[in-house]
Amino acid sequence: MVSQFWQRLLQHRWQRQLRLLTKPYFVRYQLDCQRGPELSYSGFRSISGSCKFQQQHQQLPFDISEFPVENIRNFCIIAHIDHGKSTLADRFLEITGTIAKGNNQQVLDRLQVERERGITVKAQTASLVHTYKGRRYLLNLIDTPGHVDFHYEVSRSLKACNGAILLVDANQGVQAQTVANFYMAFEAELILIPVLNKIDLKNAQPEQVAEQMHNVFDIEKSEILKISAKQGTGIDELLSAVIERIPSPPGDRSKPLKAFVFDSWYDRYKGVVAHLAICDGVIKKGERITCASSGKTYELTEVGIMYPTQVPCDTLYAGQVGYAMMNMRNVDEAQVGDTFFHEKVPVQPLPGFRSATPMVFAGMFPSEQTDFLTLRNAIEKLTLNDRSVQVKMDNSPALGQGYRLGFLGLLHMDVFNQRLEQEFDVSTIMTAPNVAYKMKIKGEKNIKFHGSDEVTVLNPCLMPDPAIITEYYEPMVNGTIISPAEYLNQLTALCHEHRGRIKDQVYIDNTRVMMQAKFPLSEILVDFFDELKSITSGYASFDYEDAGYEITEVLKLTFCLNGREVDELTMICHVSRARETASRICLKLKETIPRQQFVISVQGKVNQKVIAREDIKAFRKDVTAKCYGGDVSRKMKLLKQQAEGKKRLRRIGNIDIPNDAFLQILKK
Ligand SMILES: Nc1nc2c(ncn2[C@@H]2O[C@H](COP(=O)(O)OP(=O)(O)OP(=O)(O)O)[C@@H](O)[C@H]2O)c(=O)[nH]1
Repeated sequence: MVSQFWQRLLQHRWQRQLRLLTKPYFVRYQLDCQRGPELSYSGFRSISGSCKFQQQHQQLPFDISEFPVENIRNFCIIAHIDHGKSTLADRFLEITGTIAKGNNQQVLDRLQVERERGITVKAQTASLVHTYKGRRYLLNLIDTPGHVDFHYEVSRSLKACNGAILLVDANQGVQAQTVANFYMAFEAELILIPVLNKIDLKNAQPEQVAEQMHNVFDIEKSEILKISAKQGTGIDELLSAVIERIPSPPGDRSKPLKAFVFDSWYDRYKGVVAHLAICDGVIKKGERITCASSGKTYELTEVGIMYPTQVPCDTLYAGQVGYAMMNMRNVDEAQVGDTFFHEKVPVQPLPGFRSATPMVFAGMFPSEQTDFLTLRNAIEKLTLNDRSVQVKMDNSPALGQGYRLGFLGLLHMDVFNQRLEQEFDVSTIMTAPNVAYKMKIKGEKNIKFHGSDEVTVLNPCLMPDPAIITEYYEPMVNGTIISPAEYLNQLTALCHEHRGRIKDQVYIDNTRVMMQAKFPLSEILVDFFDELKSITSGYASFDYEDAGYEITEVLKLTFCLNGREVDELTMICHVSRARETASRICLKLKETIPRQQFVISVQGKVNQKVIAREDIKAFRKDVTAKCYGGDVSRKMKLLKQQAEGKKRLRRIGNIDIPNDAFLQILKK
């Protein structure tokens, strides 16, 4: 039976979550590694060590052909951020003997950025073998990210699964991302196994949270399993439920090969590696396969499964999930969502993935123009692993040749930038992020010049002259907030402050309320989540989804340093916010730009009219001053460090600005 509340939720299709920009970056990890064989997942330098807990299987300890489709289960773990997905994946790997017991790392969080930030940003697959009632089963598990900015990874992962474990923290209860993930899985028609995690916690309230799950998702309380992923309680029962409740994938070994590419990445030594779900047939090393999208044919140089790192196995059978390499060097040829078939045995390709809708756009330029080709190369390879990034060429008189990239959120943008630096050694300058405005223009000549009477402005510097604009439109989102009810008044005020319109609010149990409101995307992009956490003592969660465009009034705000316009800082903002934003950013620039040997005037302008101003006083910085009379080698070292630091500065006229200043100044 579908409750009324549930139907209402379905109507709005509130999916997607928000933001935890500030999850502590302190998750330290000690790789305690001896450099061993390359961890074969990818060519990323950042994970090329082999950790002591990571059992490196050179070959599979079982025969992959022994698993017919009836003995295969493909499932993923979905949950709100931090509810314990990666910890649960670790326990699965341990209990099935895939990795040695006693690691306290999150094995499937393979990227350096994930380990440093303690969050999953990339869905990862691992295969495990479990014996249940005397039969051996091959379980293919996908650990997914929890943060809203990486929801595209979740939606893609669901396509390769027949079921999902919906994990809820027994202490925190149902959160906005739980709701979003539930509907994503529901739309994908997956069988859900509801699970309460962290029951070992002193403050866990499994009964109350089970009640919430019943109220919000209409889930029978008797179906909910209770576990502690950390302590390993209830994991065996959960594995049994996976086998009992999740159906085996459809598939027939005797049919022609049909393999679905659900992920891919670039290995610097082996070229493109594709993650495949074998829908029908059998795929073998040495065979020739054709990609449905390009029609190109390749010879398979290696196939295998993730156990939990790449282990070759020569053959993959219908229903199984694994990887394939085929000497594909051109990253453009590796399409996620593609179908592979045997050469000259074409099959009907599977529908691919819906492309992601970018929410924020920013310019990305190499720190040194001579590095443009390196940046291009790095972006091509990284976007192979992250298909949610939209890439367009861009050109700026000040910054030279670069790209305008579209991201799913600010954390996504930050992580992408960090991955470029860590995995490809590229140093970049990012412009201030902005949303995509639409503008209606008038005049035949102008319409002809822009190619349409509606212009989408991704780069604020390229906004048409206001004199020819008749209407402005801004992107909107439908937001969902779940919070303790005692903060309702503060929540209402916060929504209004951010130009939000509250559409609905319902109680999900005696103490928690779910509020739904429509916001301009630009209003929730930067500080909204921090403010929300702060007014609710950290108890609220937020999720949002695209809600089209609405008419608005905006203007172009520019910033000048000693009279020179700084392209990176040009932004479009709502008329009502112009003065406040200009003053705030001028002040932030004053705090962020290091004092230099001359006075710097910082001005915020609209239509060349100054609306805010700050001055940065002169300051003479002599890094070697503290070495006065000291050892010359120490002096040289400091000067070298200073020179290194300067590489991270953007020079405007004769003023140096730290590269990360453009993002920092946007935060309140
Ligand atoms: N007490 C307790 N802590 C747990 C349990 N499961 C996970 N944790 C802790 O919860 C925190 C988050 O766990 P993760 O496994 O990283 O959560 P996640 O859902 O994978 O996080 P994201 O991938 O970033 O969304 C970690 O500090 C874990 O140690 C549990 O059963 N009990």
